[in-house]
Amino acid sequence: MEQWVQASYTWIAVVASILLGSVFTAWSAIPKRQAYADAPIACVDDPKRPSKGVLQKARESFRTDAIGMLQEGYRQYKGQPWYVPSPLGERLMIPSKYVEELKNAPVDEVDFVATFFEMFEGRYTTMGSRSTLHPRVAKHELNQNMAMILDPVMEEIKDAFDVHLPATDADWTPVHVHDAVVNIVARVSSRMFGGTDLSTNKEWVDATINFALDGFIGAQAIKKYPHFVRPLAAKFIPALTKIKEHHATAQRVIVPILREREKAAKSGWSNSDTGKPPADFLQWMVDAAVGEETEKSFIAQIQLKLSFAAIHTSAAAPAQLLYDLCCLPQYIQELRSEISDARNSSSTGDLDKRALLKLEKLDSLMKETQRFNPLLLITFERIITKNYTLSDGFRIPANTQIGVPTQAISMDPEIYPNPEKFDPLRFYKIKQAMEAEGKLKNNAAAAGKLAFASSNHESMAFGYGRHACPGRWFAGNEIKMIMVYLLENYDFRLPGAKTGLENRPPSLCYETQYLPNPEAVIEFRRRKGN
Ligand code: HEM
Repeated sequence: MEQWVQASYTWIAVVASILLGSVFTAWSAIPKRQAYADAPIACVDDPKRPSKGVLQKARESFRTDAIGMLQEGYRQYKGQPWYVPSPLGERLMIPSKYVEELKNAPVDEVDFVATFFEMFEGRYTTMGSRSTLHPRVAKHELNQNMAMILDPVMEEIKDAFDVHLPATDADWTPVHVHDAVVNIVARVSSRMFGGTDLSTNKEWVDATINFALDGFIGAQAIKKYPHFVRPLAAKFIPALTKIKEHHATAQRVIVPILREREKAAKSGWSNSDTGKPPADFLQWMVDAAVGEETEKSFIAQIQLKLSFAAIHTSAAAPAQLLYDLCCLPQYIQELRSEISDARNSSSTGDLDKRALLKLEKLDSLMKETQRFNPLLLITFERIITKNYTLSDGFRIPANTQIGVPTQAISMDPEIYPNPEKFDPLRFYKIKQAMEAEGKLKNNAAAAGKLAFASSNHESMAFGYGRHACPGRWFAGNEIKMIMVYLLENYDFRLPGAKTGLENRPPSLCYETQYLPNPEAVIEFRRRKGN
């Protein structure tokens, strides 16, 4: 009897939560009341006083057509602040003059982490962190040690390709390219994070991949509930339960490595192969940690969170590049020749940091592919936490979400002539022309601005200011090395050997995220003798 009563209670709880869930799903679709700055709202009937129904429709359209709405708003209101409707309420798009002012504002007034918590429902998914340990280490140690980590990264690329892209030279092998690249990048990034201890540990590598996927799925699921129901609803969302398992894996894998390293450090690293501390992110974090950051369990969870920032972001690029190159195969030989010249210029034939810089055509293609397919349509996203007045008197009310319409800017004909034309050598040609005119003499900044990893007003795919992606130079090198390996060792094509950009697998737009097509198949064949 007691058991029966208990079972009934369980069922009542489940049914009640489903009913509450669906009622509140509709309710939570209504954004909170918002205070507005003096700026027009794009994509509605009246930019100052839109009718309720039209505004609500525009907010919903943002889920699947953010790209069109942001381009329309930018075209109409470029150079001034304007709002784009979104399911969370209207987001304020700001012009470059305000970006310059806001980039140095106090972090508690112009909050970067809050946007992340909001986008990925950090309270439930654990995505995002206010710790500055990993950005600090990425900004300093990762960049300072770049030359040293490229050899192990290249070694890992070779091993990872053998496992995840085992094509033969006899037949074309069809591969779901996005999956393969995510797995390869997860291994390669893990090598930089913690050496072969992490990159060869399948449990860890899988946890880093799935942590991000479950975070994304969990965030979308929990967003359907109003705030007060979320703590209860979270218990019934499988993706959120899995996130706990990924954290447990991180603790299980990383804490023992840190203990071993602590012992080794005490003995002056006398038993290690090199007699020195390992040159990897984990060790740099141990060395840079202060106060509570020194806890091993803290470092383990930060390492997992860093994998979220590093893996799916970087994996998007080779997938998008492969889609473009399959459509425009006439560029493949040109890139192979450039790689061969760069190898010849290096004394060892290896592509070290200096030789990678010589791959200017590849860098140009990477930037052009990113211009058309950036991972995020809006960057420099921040939440203004207090009423904020800019130097020209423009007032932004507290709780406003601001951002820069990065993708729309990248299609501005005044910045990028003929912007709709995909030109793989666009940035290479600009650089060549500037060089010929002597404009690059003693002007490293001008050349740097054209590089894939640069962050400036015209190119903000990596954000801007104090929170601009500190991993972007590593990402640039990693993506280049993966592309070099692919170009040297494989032939690739779309099924049926179709070419032309009209056959390109389309990216998927989900609100501000612009993701490489996850279903597309590319056929690979090992090049003879490789
Ligand atoms: C192509 C690959 C990547 C893209 C497109 C990308 C993009 C971004 C963007 C848009 C931001 C926010 C910047 C802002 O709002 O101003 C960011 C922040 C960040 N990224 Fe990346 N990222 C990539 C790869 C990486 C890698 C490989 C790492 C680590 C090794 C990394 C670590 C970080 C960290 C730690 C932050 C937060 C910075 C802070 O809190 O100040 N990212 N990234």
